[in-house]
Amino acid sequence: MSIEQDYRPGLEGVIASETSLSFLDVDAEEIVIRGYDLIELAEEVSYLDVVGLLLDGKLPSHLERQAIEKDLKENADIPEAVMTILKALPKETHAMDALRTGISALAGFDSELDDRSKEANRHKAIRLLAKVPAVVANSYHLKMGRPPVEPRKDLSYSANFIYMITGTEPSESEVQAFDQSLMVYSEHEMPNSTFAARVIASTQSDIYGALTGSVASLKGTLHGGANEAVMKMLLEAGTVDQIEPLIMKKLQNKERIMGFGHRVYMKKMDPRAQLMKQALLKLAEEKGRHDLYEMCEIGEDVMRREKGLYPNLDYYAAPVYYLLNIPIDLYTPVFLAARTVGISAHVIEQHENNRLFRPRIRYTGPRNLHP
Ligand SMILES: CC(=O)SCCNC(=O)CCNC(=O)[C@H](O)C(C)(C)COP(=O)(O)OP(=O)(O)OC[C@H]1O[C@@H](n2cnc3c(N)ncnc32)[C@H](O)[C@@H]1OP(=O)(O)O
Ligand SMILES: O=C([O-])CC(=O)C(=O)O
Repeated sequence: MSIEQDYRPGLEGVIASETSLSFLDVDAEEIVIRGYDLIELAEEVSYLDVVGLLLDGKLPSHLERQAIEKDLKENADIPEAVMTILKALPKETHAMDALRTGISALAGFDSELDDRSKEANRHKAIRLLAKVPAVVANSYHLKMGRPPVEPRKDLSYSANFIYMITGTEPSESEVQAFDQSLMVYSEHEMPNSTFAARVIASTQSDIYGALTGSVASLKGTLHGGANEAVMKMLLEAGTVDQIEPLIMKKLQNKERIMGFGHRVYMKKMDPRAQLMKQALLKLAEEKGRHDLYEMCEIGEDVMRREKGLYPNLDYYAAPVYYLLNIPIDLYTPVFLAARTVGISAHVIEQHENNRLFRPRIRYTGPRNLHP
């Protein structure tokens, strides 16, 4: 087949790589993570188990899980020089740009940076997973003119992450909802950000650079940035009776409604959105905010009726984060923090079985011009 015939805009439906990490089985409505159903994992285990599964190929035993937790706690501190860089950023800096800068700056502090062996890459992945929550939280505190928050080593990974963001120790049910959100965000086959990381890693570039590229990709509203846009829309509507008119107005103006549609699921509901919807219901009831849940359900019904479109994960993760008191600017950075493990696992896989990504392009410009 000629390269002309091969052209698929946006690489839609193109198989770009092989992986043993994950697969979206749309017909079976299952997100397969190393053989397990992601939704079942999110109901039965915790984020650190999924970290072990993605990095080591199997669910960790109790002792292995403890070792992962210990490793993460021991590596959670951020070098003072990186804090100084974050402090120097203008107050207007987007939280994803601050995160991108922080991850990039951490590279120079990693003595194994240029070692692409599986073992060294795993060490780096753990160091990144340990430090990214602190970069997310503290780049925000510094931007708001507040002192940074030290990680609390007596708390679990997820409890500490919320604590570092909000400054308050979360309740058990808050930790459970957040931990579930990290699991459902952890890995999702070949989205734009993972593809970006694999493309970068395929030049034999390092995991920090690959993750930095992913941050830039995930910032966009067609991808991770959508969760923040969803919450802004819900707040703009404000009350249960205003969500339908707002969505109808946006649709009449030919605007996209954030949190709906998906390149792979297309006209099916993202299985992760269903799980976050349940988490939202539980939290909303606990916090006396059933109106927020109702608003989301009405939005879902309107979009199904008007466009035949269903929610993706971002639609229900956004109000969950709102009820956890996470500032809206940090929803996409939290997504990236959760996805750090999935992206790292892809970089490890890419380095283990590498083929340089170098596609061709269809040229539409002129020929035979002369100066
Ligand atoms: C966790 C995640 O990152 S999930 C993605 C998060 N992003 C969003 O929620 C942003 C809103 N959604 C979208 O923009 C899209 O659905 C995407 C980018 C996610 C997928 O887009 P694509 O696969 O490129 O679908 P495409 O843009 O071709 O849309 C197909 C049709 O559905 C419409 N459509 C798709 N999504 C939406 C939406 N959210 N609101 C309104 N219409 C939409 C398009 O206008 C198009 O209609 P048309 O055929 O009449 O022109
Ligand atoms: O798969 C995608 O294209 C986007 C997505 O849902 C994710 O990254 O979680």
